[in-house]
Amino acid sequence: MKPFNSRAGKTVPQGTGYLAYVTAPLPPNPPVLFDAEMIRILSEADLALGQLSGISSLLPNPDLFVAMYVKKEAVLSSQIEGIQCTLDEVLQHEKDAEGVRTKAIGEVVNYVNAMNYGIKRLETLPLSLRLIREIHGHLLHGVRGEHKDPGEFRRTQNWIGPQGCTLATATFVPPPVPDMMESLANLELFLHDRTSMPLTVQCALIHAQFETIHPFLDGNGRVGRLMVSLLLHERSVLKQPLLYISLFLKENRAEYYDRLMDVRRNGNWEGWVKFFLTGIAQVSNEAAVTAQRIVKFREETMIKARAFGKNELALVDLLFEYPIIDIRTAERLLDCTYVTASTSLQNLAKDGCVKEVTGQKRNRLYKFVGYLDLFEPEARIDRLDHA
Ligand SMILES: Nc1ncnc2c1ncn2[C@@H]1O[C@H](COP(=O)(O)OP(=O)(O)OP(=O)(O)O)[C@@H](O)[C@H]1O
Repeated sequence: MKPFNSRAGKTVPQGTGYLAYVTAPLPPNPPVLFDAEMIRILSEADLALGQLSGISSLLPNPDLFVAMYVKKEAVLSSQIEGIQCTLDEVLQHEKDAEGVRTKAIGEVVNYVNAMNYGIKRLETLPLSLRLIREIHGHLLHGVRGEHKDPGEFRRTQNWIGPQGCTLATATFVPPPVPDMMESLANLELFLHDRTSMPLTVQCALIHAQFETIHPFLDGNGRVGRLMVSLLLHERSVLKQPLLYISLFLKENRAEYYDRLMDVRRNGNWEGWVKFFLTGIAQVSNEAAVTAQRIVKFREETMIKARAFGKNELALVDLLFEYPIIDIRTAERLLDCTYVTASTSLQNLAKDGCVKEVTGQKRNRLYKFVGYLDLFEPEARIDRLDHA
């Protein structure tokens, strides 16, 4: 048995010749050190989260913003794991319920469903092991990993590392099942702790510990990221799941993994917490900027649409809900004739509000380009530079 350091866990040799990791309980002992740098990053993260929370009340449709962000986060989460799927594909899938649902899109849709399920469930159940298992069940339902015990903690040893590696050559071997159950019980107690530390720091510790325990056979990353949003929601810091941590973790994947390993090997919680809080500050700031732009974009688009008439104005409202739309759907939702729906969409297209994307005469499809662009990180950075 080799303790790395008093607040790190230890590796324990297993009968079949490999070393598995056993976690140290949360909160860390000695406690997380709040030096000057930590205090600065913590206050930046808290300030950014507060601004994001405040601005959500100004959004024309916070629910939609949330939906778009959850989708975007889901797409990125899937991309972390190497599944490519764009936001357009997800929206396209939603538009056409009969459409072919590829596996990648299925995973994204499941992620959105799991998030919505979790938020609803928090009305009656605290964030707990039971809720985590339920969310996992939704996440893996009918997609890749569906045979890997959705909704159930693992009953066998797992390991993390490059594809094809074995228990002996793995980068990291999470706790054996009995130790895993003990670590989970401690994690659950810590989830309910409302007094020992700032919530954002608690989120950082919980995410890292959850990834280290790795209690599921698949989907641990996605569940671990969802837990952050759900905890912020449960504690009323951010009522809508507007936080968008996946982008940061994706862009800094090597450092993300290194920091987790540094906690496991050396008990360096401070390095991890600072990294995580930097991410919270960055993604909250970006989301707040996006929210401001949506408010402004909506005002500008309404002015353009009003110049055409009341149908176009109603259509713009609809487009915030259905950013990819065909004429039949517009006809049905606006409760007007096919010709009126078609003319209104063409008018908006003339003004550049929407863009026809098929290039066909029939089954035309219009995209609310200006709005969708606001969710693209590249476009956002570009506009920030020129703002
Ligand atoms: N080399 C590594 N070092 C440290 N942590 C790792 C490493 N590889 C994976 N992890 C952790 O395990 C998670 C992935 O676990 P798993 O494959 O069960 O989850 P997932 O949701 O299917 O994947 P992903 O997080 O990639 O979307 C990562 O998000 C990360 O937290």
